Amino acid sequence: MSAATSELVSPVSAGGTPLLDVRSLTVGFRRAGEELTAVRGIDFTIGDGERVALVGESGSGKSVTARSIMRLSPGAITTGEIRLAGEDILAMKQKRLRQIRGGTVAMVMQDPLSSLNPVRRIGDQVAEALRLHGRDPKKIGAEAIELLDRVGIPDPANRSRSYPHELSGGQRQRVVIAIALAGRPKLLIADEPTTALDVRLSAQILDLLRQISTDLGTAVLMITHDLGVVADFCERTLVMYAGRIVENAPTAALFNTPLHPYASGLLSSVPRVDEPRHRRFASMAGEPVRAGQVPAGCAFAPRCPHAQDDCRAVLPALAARPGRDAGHLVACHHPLAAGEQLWERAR
Ligand SMILES: Nc1ncnc2c1ncn2[C@@H]1O[C@H](COP(=O)(O)OP(=O)(O)OP(=O)(O)O)[C@@H](O)[C@H]1O
Repeated sequence: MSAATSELVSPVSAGGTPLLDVRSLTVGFRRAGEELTAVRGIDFTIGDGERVALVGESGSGKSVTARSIMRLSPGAITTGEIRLAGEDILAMKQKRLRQIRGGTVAMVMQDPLSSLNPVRRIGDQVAEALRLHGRDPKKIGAEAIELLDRVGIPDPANRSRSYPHELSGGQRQRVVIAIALAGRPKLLIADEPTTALDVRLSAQILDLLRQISTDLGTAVLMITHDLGVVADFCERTLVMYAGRIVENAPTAALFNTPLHPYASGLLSSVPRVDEPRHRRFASMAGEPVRAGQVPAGCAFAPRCPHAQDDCRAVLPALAARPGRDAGHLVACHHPLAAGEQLWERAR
């Protein structure tokens, strides 16, 4: 994506650059002597305070992308450019990287139990995070309680003495969010933060993240399989397929007029009977591409009802379309016309 394009698709900070600027990011792994490319040259930006969804089938490269922003993919061979608040993440020394992690950018994972230490009181874990971020040691105790209060832990002074197993799943996720906020991050990466929770708790955690994002101006990159979460929470959505971003659009535009056949298929999903508020992504005909076996041209072509010869030969670039919103980018030689229904809606 050109600099001009990236400025069109995301709000920029006062300095004129986006908070996060990812260019030509490619991430590979060596497995059994073979190189497997999980992320294949992606470009995107996130502006200050912007809430962005990253969606796509399992294995499409969402988590690898998110972890790369924190340089947390062990064994990964990463090329391209990741600039966060103007700093080059891939060239960064370990010391600075440790400051950035939890400082400029923090992560909230799906399973709060795996993020918390089971044998330490939650107040101590929040205090430890504050200490790591250089807060005044005399004020840390009070600040930890304030943070627990801010994320909605009731009676935080008493609750701070609890161990993780004494809290409900929703409260544990609130503690994880408190720890993530300790370094006052500009960007919060949330990897399926509500998947392990029931509908009511999931809605509460989403409300909390929205409140944080609004009050503190924190940008959020949210990985999710839940269409309700995307629609409710995210202003912009990035759709990934086989390691590439195939559509990058304001969420409302994506839901109303998806341009990529794959994105359109993803959106043809059903409300789940047991979880009416949740709409999971539908599965489409054909097999997802396996990393390492990506065909030439558009990786979706073998499953795509729109595919023509050029799709199988030439990789489509992610670009705006004439007559469309300049912030609605698609990587497709034959995007859908407005209102075109490609997939039967699942029942
Ligand atoms: N450490 C690793 N070593 C080797 N391959 C990896 C590693 N991490 C991820 N991969 C591979 O990279 C590809 C993308 O994985 P990733 O976890 O990003 O998918 P995802 O879109 O987040 O899927 P899900 O929705 O299931 O979490 C997969 O083929 C996965 O097996």
